[in-house]
Amino acid sequence: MNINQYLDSTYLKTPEQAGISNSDTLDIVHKLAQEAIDNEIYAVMIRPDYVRSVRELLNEKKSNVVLGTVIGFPEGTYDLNEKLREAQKAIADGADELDFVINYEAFKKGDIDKVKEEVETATSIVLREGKLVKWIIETAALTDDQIVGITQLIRDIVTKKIGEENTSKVFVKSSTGFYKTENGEPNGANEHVIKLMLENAGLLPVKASGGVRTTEEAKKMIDLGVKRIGTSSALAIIQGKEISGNY
Ligand SMILES: O=C[C@H](O)COP(=O)(O)O
Repeated sequence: MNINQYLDSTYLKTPEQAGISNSDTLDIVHKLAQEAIDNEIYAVMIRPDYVRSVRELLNEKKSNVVLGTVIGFPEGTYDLNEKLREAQKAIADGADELDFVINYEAFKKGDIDKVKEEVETATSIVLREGKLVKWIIETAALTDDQIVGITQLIRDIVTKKIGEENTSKVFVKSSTGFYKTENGEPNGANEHVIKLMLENAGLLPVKASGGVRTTEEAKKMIDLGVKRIGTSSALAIIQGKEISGNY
């Protein structure tokens, strides 16, 4: 298995979160893109503010590394219009793939219509632009029943409203990697939640993200059946080194 081609190599901290300047952040995302080029990593995943500049770099290098970004990140509670504005700008700036944080708080409150509306509308718009969409469900914020329910909701909207021919272009993704659990428990992809997602996603591909740091963990996710892994430890994973913490 060529593990590199499963990886979305990710850097999603704001300059404030990292305690560094904007230009240092730009250097980090450029370095991430260059590493992806050098190692034939499938995609780089960065914040919307840096898409235009990284697109220019990838074009300059004539690279076909895929460029992804995040929408409504990390809380997912922005209203739909705000998410759409952010998505349209990211597409105009050159993003190939958009990872939306679903409004999982609305789902938990039972405001299912709101969630259905954003999934149907945003997915249709992104697909019409010829791009790929992933819905981050934030598994650590959900019970098992909620993971099943929200995965099935995305599956049903895509298969019944958007069309089965599009199922390969709409992923269900586990985590932002930024959710803080009250007791400090792991907050990302683990075997249990990924299995729940795979069992309920139907034809939709699953992306495991959040806390995947080692080659062994990445291989385990691929063996379970995920089609993509989002990780801020891509280089360590492909080099077989173990590291902890973010990139
Ligand atoms: O979308 C991907 C995640 O932010 C990656 O999380 P991570 O930093 O735990 O690898």
